[in-house]
Amino acid sequence: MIRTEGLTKRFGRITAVDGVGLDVREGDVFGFLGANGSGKTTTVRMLLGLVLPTSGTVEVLGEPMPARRASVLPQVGALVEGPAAPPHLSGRRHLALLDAAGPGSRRTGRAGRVDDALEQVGLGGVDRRPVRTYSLGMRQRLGLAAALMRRPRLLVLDEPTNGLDPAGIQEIRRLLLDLNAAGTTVLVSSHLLSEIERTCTRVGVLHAGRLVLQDDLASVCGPTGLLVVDTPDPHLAARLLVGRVEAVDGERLLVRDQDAASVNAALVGAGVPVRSLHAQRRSLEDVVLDATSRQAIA
Ligand SMILES: Nc1ncnc2c1ncn2[C@@H]1O[C@H](COP(=O)(O)OP(=O)(O)OP(=O)(O)O)[C@@H](O)[C@H]1O
Repeated sequence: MIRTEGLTKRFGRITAVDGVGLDVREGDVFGFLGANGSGKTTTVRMLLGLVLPTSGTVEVLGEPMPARRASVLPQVGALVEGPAAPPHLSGRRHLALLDAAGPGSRRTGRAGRVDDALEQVGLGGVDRRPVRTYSLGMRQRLGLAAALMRRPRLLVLDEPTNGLDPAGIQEIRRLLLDLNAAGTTVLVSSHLLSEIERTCTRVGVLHAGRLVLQDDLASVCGPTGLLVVDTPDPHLAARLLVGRVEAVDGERLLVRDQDAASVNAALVGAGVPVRSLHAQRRSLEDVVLDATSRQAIA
């Protein structure tokens, strides 16, 4: 759905994006991670043809960008920092005007499209108020509603949870997962690791303009080969598992073994109560820290 090769953007002496090779596949919820200033927004703007690359190529929905902007953009819903909705208009009016201005615009069904989009982002009840009375979170949702108006095949969202409270973040997360389940591919940029970890199927990590990691979340956050055992009798457990215990932290043991069933049977058989036992997985935070301290990949 999105492919870039050697994508580079320089602003004078600053290299904001440096040789990036993104590969977002159909059906992905692709998390585009990076610290502030790492180049996420500049990359997203190049994907949408809003900024011209210094070098490299961009393909969106199989078409070269920005050359095929006119046919590609109507199939893409985008939320990037940029001109906000006019403050004196209501959210509903703003969306209706956007719908009317879009390519191939039809009056038929417009009110329904606007209603659906407002409802989807949880703005159904407040849409007649002028945008100047909206909170930052409501403006963010309105931007998202605008991105959803054309029922896009691909959603490109730059920091969509900025300014949202925890309940708002959860709503957006559910909405993205629902849209994805219904067939929409999503690229979402964020500096929030926990958000990406909960929502995404694949991740790309930018560090100082370079893509230092791009992989399936399930494979990068795979098992470490250790089991985490929670027991009220860690000392007896440690004696029984001698030679395999990596660490004891209070009532939790880290055990070098991959066979949870046999470890459980050994402990319970010797009279050690086991509260829980699971395979330890790498956290996305560990993965990102690791990747940013290594060489860039593409
Ligand atoms: N128009 C511009 N002119 C000059 N420098 C720019 C311009 N746009 C971005 N930059 C620089 O490029 C680098 C990457 O910025 P970018 O906004 O793409 O990062 P980001 O990862 O989206 O950060 P944030 O999360 O803070 O938006 C930064 O050093 C920024 O100062």
